[in-house]
Amino acid sequence: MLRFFTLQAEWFRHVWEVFVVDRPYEKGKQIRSYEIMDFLGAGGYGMAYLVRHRSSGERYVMKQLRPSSKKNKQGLRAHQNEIDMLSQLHHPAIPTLVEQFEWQQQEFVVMAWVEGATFWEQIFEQGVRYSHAEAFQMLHKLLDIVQHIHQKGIVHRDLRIPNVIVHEDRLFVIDFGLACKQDDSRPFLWEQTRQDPAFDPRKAPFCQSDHYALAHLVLFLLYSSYEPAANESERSWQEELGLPSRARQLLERMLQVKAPFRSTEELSTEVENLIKNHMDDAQNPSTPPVS
Ligand SMILES: Nc1ncnc2c1ncn2[C@@H]1O[C@H](COP(=O)(O)OP(=O)(O)OP(=O)(O)O)[C@@H](O)[C@H]1O
Repeated sequence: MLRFFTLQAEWFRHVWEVFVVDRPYEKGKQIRSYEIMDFLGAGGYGMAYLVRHRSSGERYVMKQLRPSSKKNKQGLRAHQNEIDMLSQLHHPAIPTLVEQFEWQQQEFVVMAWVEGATFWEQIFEQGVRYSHAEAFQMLHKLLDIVQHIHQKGIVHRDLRIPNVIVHEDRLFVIDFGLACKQDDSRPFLWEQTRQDPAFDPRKAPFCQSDHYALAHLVLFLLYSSYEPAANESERSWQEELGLPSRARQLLERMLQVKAPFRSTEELSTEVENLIKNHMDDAQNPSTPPVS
């Protein structure tokens, strides 16, 4: 009985937070020098808005720590983390940090707005399909950005398809809420899921955490053009995708099924070599991207 009431109370608290406490601001709301143009979405701890600077007219993204997360250590840490990481990263493919401030007891951070659509939106909303060669070209472009992040001693830890924006032929990496410094003792996401008891994460180069996530991102791109045959029985991605063996091995190394890459430079060189010598788009004609 007690459990029933506890569950009910939890449920009411959740509904209260989502619909009342964390209700996003309306369009047109003015917050310091910014006017809200659109609500972009809410993540685990934050709410993101497209805003316009009232005097310059410039557009930015303003993220607000969810009011319900203000007393939650993880929420505050993710919000502050994004600010710390963005302040250390200066790259044309990473949003520039503009400012952080508190307004009416709410925490805000303002950053450059990146025009375009995420890989997630492209694949699941616009029906864009990536051929094998295109998927690895995207990986190569992403590695240019990720190399910069790693050279700063930072690991992103959340390189997923909703966190990469595509604009024309350029890619941008967003969402640094889970990022951490190389020497940070927080465990990496893939280490938490790893099953091998002999594996010692403290001895693994920190970059391998992002390589692992990037392999999953590439698999999403590759599966965007995969058509399952009727009555197909369950097969592994290695069997289903029919990649050239060099490409398959590269992904297996990123996923640490085979000896992992020791550095992002090494991985990037291997991807470059793969694109030049082993990827033939004729094997997998691409559906023209829907723009
Ligand atoms: N700098 C940016 N430029 C353009 N769009 C952005 C920018 N930052 C975030 N967005 C968009 O705002 C929305 C919310 O982003 P946000 O990173 O706060 O949350 P999330 O990715 O949904 O969740 P979480 O932070 O829990 O991973 C997403 O649609 C994202 O694409």
